[in-house]
Amino acid sequence: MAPAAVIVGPPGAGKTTVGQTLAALLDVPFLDADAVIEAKAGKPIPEIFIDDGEPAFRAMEREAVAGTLGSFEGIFALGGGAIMDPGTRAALAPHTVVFLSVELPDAVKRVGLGAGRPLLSVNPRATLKYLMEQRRPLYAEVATHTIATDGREPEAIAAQLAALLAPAGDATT
Ligand SMILES: Nc1ncnc2c1ncn2[C@@H]1O[C@H](COP(=O)(O)OP(=O)(O)O)[C@@H](O)[C@H]1O
Ligand SMILES: O=C(O)C1=C[C@@H](OP(=O)(O)O)[C@@H](O)[C@H](O)C1
Ligand SMILES: [Mg+2]
Repeated sequence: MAPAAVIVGPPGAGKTTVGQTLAALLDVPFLDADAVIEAKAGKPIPEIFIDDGEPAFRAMEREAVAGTLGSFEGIFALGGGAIMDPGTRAALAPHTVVFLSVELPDAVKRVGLGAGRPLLSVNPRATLKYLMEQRRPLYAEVATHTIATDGREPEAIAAQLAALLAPAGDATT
């Protein structure tokens, strides 16, 4: 068993939004690593950061991703920082991994003041710029497909992805 696709990219790339739309188009389940972590911890991501700290969150994230990769068939969206973990990057190697890329101006607009994203709660623009520069090579390293999302609607991105993922010969003429 393996996910139909794993979606990676920085905060604001639209992983959660596009992933949900894509799953609906393909009529498969959708799972978000952040939701898996929240369900296990019994509290929202910001509270995990406050109560337990980022290292504890990253440990939960590593476990949630590893567990889900081996048992879930559907569209699986990761949190933006999941690919920082070398074990997670190695675990992604056999999978179809879509990097939703976004440049800083669109990412900043989409993330706003960082509500619900504890890493961006102070100075979201500068933090996002730093995180994106640091992580971009790692998204590219794990990706089997890269799709630019700037200036595009989530529905159009999901439709492009659905066509990309459809097995050859699936298209009706
Ligand atoms: N292609 C897009 N164009 C405009 N807004 C978008 C797009 N993708 C996502 N958004 C919006 O940006 C915000 C962040 O999207 P989200 O899916 O949570 O991103 P991620 O999971 O990658 O951090 C949401 O408010 C969402 O509605
Ligand atoms: O970039 C990050 O390190 C994080 C991104 C978030 O997910 P999104 O990328 O879906 O916002 C969430 O996992 C957490 O707040 C940490
Ligand atoms: Mg998300």
